[in-house]
Amino acid sequence: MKEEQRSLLLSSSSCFSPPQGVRLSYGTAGFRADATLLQSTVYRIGILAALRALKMESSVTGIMITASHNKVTDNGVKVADPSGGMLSQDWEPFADALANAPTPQHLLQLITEFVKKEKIPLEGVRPATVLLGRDTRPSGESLLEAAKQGISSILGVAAVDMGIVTTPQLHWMVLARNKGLKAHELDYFEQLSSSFRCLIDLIPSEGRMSERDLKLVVDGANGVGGEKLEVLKTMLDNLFIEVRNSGKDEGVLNEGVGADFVQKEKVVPHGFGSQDIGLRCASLDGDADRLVYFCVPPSKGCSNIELVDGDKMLSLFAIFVKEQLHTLSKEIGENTGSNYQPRLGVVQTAYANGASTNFLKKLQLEVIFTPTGVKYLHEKAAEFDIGIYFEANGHGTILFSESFLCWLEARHEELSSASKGSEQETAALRLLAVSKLINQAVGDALSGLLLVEAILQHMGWSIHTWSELYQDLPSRQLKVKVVDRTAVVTANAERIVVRPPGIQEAINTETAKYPQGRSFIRPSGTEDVIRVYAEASTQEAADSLANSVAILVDKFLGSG
Ligand SMILES: CC(=O)N[C@H]1[C@@H](OP(=O)(O)O)O[C@H](CO)[C@@H](O)[C@@H]1O
Ligand SMILES: [Mg+2]
Repeated sequence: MKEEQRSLLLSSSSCFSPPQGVRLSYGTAGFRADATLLQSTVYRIGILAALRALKMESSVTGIMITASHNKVTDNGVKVADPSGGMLSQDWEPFADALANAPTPQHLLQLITEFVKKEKIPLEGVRPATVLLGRDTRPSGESLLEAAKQGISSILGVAAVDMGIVTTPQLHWMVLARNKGLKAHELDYFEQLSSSFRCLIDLIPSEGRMSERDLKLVVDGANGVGGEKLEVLKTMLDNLFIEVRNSGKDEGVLNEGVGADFVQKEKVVPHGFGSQDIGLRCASLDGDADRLVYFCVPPSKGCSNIELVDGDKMLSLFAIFVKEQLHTLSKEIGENTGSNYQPRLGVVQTAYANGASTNFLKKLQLEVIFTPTGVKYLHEKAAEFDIGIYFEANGHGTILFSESFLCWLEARHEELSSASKGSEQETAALRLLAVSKLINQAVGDALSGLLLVEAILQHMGWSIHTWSELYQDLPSRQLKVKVVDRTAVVTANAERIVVRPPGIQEAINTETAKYPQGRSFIRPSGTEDVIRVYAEASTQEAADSLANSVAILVDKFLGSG
């Protein structure tokens, strides 16, 4: 490393001391903490994102400053890889080491060794760019400045501020830039609205819905997603969106609102109630990468909801995609079509409701399980021609492989010259539109919402018809604070515990007492707790199983 680069790093890092007595970890979805602790971490992640951009041939990476559904005083930082996905997992230990380096000298040494090991071309050999985005948190502005300082302390790397954006917009922009495509916010909105229009135009005319059914009320979590949806909705025909909790009024980010609140508490978010009985409603999280739907049923008292979660979105998408693939494979007259059988797979975690897994298996879909965290689900989904993944909490997307899209484009060309307007050609067009509508970089509440809306209109389904695809098993989630959560080691996509010894057997004994019982525990990657999940045939049984397992956690691990 040249002297100029060394002294630049030493001088800039001396302005950012790490917080005393705190150990930071990259975790399930980047660093998250009280915003006041993060200046030095974000500065250092600026360095990391710059190095990552230099290392890769597609030389644009991204940094998103957000703490998603956490409280407004928290903040966080995550890196978008050149693929638009999450930071490659083999760089996470470097991120941890950087964040915790005690002095500028330690930091410089770490960087020098890493650059050598990874053979990163420094000194402006290759141009590189880091795109920066932040959510609406007040602490975002100064943290963004810290990230810029980190990026500009690596010679030859430029920082480009994309302003206040959703997490998925930032990831989308990174991917688009690396593909040489237009990557501004307006391009994102245009791609979403035009592919939505395309799907609507392809709906058979008998399936059209009434005006009332085209209304959707969205809870924006008082965050960035609400703001963006206000813009996007003006570009849409055939869908009437009312945004509440858009962040313009009094409400506080994520406080009694948002997808995480709605999914965990199963009650209406602030601003919703009896006036919404019978309407289709949806909720975004604080950085708009999660989405859940719900409706307010007439009978149960107006704070209760009927929740339509990530598992049901996965099921809806799977049904639609499968139907299009089926149509596409049908023979046309003399034309025997193509022998190519694309592989469609779905990816879930242990939190997926057992009823959803059964439903998907009945559809004869290949269902794969991974540990919690979209980085794991995304990786698995990318192994299919079409891979659909969702966490139960509403984070997911559909990935189309490059080779499948090439085949589909070619097949569409063929069909449009041989049998234009045939159901096969229409199915190919629909799949192409879905691949443009649904974010190929990460789970995206806004693009997911438009796909749900397009499919419901296509099927002519109400939210109830959708919700009744299967009946969720009652479930309960609890958190237990323990002395050391790393003492819990899991296996088999977190569905069993291998350490401490004996606890899995004890969980099995409890679970066996309940019809359709299932329970597991795992250490959270974003909070200092052990999470307990239980499901069973009734709510009382699920609650009781979760409580018994929480007591076991306490017994085996000691309360913290
Ligand atoms: C049960 C649950 O909802 N876990 C969430 C939560 O992770 P934990 O590792 O469980 O804290 O935050 C992650 C990041 O947003 C998200 O991917 C995940 O699904
Ligand atoms: Mg989020």
